[in-house]
Amino acid sequence: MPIDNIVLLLIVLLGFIALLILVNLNVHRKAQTQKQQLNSYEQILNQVGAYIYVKDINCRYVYGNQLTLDYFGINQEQLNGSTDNQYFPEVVADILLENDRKVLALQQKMSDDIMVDNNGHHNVYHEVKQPLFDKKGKLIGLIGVSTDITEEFHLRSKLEQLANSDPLTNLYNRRSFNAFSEHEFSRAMRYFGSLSLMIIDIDLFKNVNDTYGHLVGDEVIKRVAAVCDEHIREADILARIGGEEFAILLPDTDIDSAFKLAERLRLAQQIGTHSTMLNDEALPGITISIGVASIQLKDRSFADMFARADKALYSSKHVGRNSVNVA
Ligand SMILES: Nc1nc2c(ncn2[C@@H]2O[C@H](COP(=O)(O)OP(=O)(O)OP(=O)(O)O)[C@@H](O)[C@H]2O)c(=O)[nH]1
Repeated sequence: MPIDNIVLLLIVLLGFIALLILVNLNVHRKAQTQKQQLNSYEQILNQVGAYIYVKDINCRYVYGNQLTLDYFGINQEQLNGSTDNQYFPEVVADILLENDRKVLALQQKMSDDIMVDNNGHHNVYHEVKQPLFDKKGKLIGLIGVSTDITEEFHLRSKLEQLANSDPLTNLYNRRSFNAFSEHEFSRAMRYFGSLSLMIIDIDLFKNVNDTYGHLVGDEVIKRVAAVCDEHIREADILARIGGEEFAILLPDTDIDSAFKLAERLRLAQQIGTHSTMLNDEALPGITISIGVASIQLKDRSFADMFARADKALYSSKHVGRNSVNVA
């Protein structure tokens, strides 16, 4: 072979080798960049203040960010292939599994608040789960994000309680009484059940305030509430619906039984008790007037029943107070 050809062949060969090295270098660099990117994604996921995890289509863990791993007290390898049964009490694990299955079956995002009692700790978590697909659109599992909402949950419950109760007596307020009443009214109408209502008003309460002052007046209101509370059943709903006005909703109670209870309450309120709030000073005696009504087939809403009880209360006041009337 002429020398020129050999040189040419060598040059081509060297060029080819250089090209190979270049391609290889590029592939390596690309892989490195991808790895670096993945690492930084993982770092980001580890810094998010939420539990982030991925499960396969059999609801087994395949990934958990650092917070998840710390919560379970394991490492990534130990997490792989495990299920919630290993980390949560059975009741909680069952709920989590049910939610996983829903997400996979419906291929839809869902969220839920989960209460977890673990080793004496009561926590509430808000979890959002959504199906995970590969590039071809095939379902491969799910991704979940859980956040600890224990504080918000307690705050929300407290606010709800405040919105629904009367601060002086701790009884239900008018708003929640109405909600309960509408519900019980519909139930009684649907099942032809009995339902009664009494409205209670303290007699000449203005005199109590004017004579003894508002503080004593408040104590009297609290005592009336306590006496009522002592006489009712668990299913009955007692509320303070106005300044010196109370209401009791009596499910499954006919008008005769309601009247008898009202009479017992009227007599009980006459017996003076002592308030610990006022260093055992005797509170002034009071009397109450009561209007009683029961559900009737012609009633269109709870308001009709309430109007009858109110009318009966008016009659009780009209006949000289300290009495019970039915309408
Ligand atoms: N201490 C106190 N008084 C209240 C409260 N809410 C309303 N009242 C008072 O309750 C009194 C109600 O008076 P009235 O509506 O005239 O009725 P009454 O004096 O009870 O007379 P009758 O209902 O006709 O027997 C008013 O003086 C109100 O200021 C409260 O939360 N605390």
